[in-house]
Amino acid sequence: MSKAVVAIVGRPNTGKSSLFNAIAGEPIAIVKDTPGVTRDRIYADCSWLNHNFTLIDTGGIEPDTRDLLLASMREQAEIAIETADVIIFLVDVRSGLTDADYKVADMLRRSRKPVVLAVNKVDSFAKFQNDVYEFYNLAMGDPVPVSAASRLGLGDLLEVVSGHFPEESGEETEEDDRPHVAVIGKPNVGKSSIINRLLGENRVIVSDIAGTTRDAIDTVVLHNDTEYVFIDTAGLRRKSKIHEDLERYSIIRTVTAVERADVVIMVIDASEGVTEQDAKIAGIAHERGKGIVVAVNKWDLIEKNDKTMREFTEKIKSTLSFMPYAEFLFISAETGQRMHKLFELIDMVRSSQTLRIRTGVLNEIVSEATVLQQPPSDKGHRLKIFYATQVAVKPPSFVFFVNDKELMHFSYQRFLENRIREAFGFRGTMIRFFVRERQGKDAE
Ligand SMILES: Nc1nc2c(ncn2[C@@H]2O[C@H](COP(=O)(O)OP(=O)(O)OP(=O)(O)O)[C@@H](O)[C@H]2O)c(=O)[nH]1
Ligand SMILES: Nc1nc2c(ncn2[C@@H]2O[C@H](COP(=O)(O)OP(=O)(O)OP(=O)(O)O)[C@@H](O)[C@H]2O)c(=O)[nH]1
Repeated sequence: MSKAVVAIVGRPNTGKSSLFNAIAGEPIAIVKDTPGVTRDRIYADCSWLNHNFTLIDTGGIEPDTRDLLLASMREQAEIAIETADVIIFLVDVRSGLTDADYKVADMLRRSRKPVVLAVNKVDSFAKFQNDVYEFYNLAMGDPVPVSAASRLGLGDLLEVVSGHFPEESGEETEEDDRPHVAVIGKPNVGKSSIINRLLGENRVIVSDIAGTTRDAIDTVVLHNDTEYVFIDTAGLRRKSKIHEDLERYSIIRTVTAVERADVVIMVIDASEGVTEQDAKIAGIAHERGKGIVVAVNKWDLIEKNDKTMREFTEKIKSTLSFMPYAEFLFISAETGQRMHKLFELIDMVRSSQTLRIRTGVLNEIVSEATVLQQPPSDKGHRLKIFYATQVAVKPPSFVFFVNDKELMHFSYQRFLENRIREAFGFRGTMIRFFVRERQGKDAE
């Protein structure tokens, strides 16, 4: 089951960013060297008690006219309805109920998504209690008083919010084990063309999961008797006048599509080359530990010789240096070149993601590796690896029990990773390493 997505919606200045930061805590670099998306704080991976969820902030612009305010509220509400499992509708006790709040409430009500009404800036409950009651008029259920600034009421809010998470309320009992593939990339790189081409060559099935808006953008394709669910992020060019707004929406759409995917197809436009913006988008999939295929599209537009493909690959690998494991495919959605190979790669990357290595076999490889290249040492004190074991899939994750964590240098870890990849493949997926210290005797 993918993680729940929670969106914060509300008028400007109600404290959405403040609430977002209060819930998400300090920004943490989840994976080193991933380009800047997390720092934009449009979304954050959060946990509260035993719940994990992705929090998104749909706001961020300060419209100067009333018309623009409503237009922007509508877009915020739409994006939240489209992508979130639970919506936090934030209002401001100090400004009281406004006309715009009623309008937003109407939009959200029509979506039939669970909405939790939070009343912010209740820095003192005694002082503002009566003012909170006013928000019952919105007919959005019990208002939950919070203070983002003083971090009050957050636990109560999250308790109500997590009560609506799909897997826990038992609404979504059937586990969907079909391969879910998100097609992501900058505008105009050919995402829709790729999906359309795949549709043209394979039987199409209308999505049979009814009910939620999110599934409406899924396309189910039957290939070799397997149903693949393609999650489309195309068509992001909404009619908004504000540029940052678009960027924000496209990131939110990408994050939520990637969240639901097993394998991500990261599309790059060969005729434009690879850019920092591509790296930023690819970083979203990398951070989430998804299987990744880089599809270099519009290959028909490139004049080629026998070196072109290698040169392209090197250039892309250096821009996307944080994900050296990604698989590559050079395609043309226009001519159909190598499009059939996409399914092979999706299958391969998906099985890498779920591959489990038995502890015995793993440790044979690890001890062979330590013979091949001695572990690092410091002042006569040498790294000793007692044993390694795989603790998770999606992405495959390993724990190494060692005598001294400090001695597990990055370069040695990279060496071990390469040996593991040589032995077992794991193509198209990151592998995670956790290093734990343990006394020699306990580990025997
Ligand atoms: N007193 C009080 N002020 C708060 C609280 N939370 C936020 N504020 C203030 O409200 C103002 C707006 O907060 P933001 O978090 O920027 O609001 P926003 O909804 O993200 O605003 P936009 O980005 O314009 O959509 C800031 O001056 C905050 O300091 C609170 O709990 N109590
Ligand atoms: N020559 C060539 N053109 C292509 C190829 N794939 C897509 N295009 C063209 O590129 C343009 C953009 O394609 P789309 O499929 O709409 O791109 P998209 O990524 O879905 O775009 P957004 O909806 O903006 O996110 C269209 O004019 C396509 O005809 C290709 O392989 N070769």
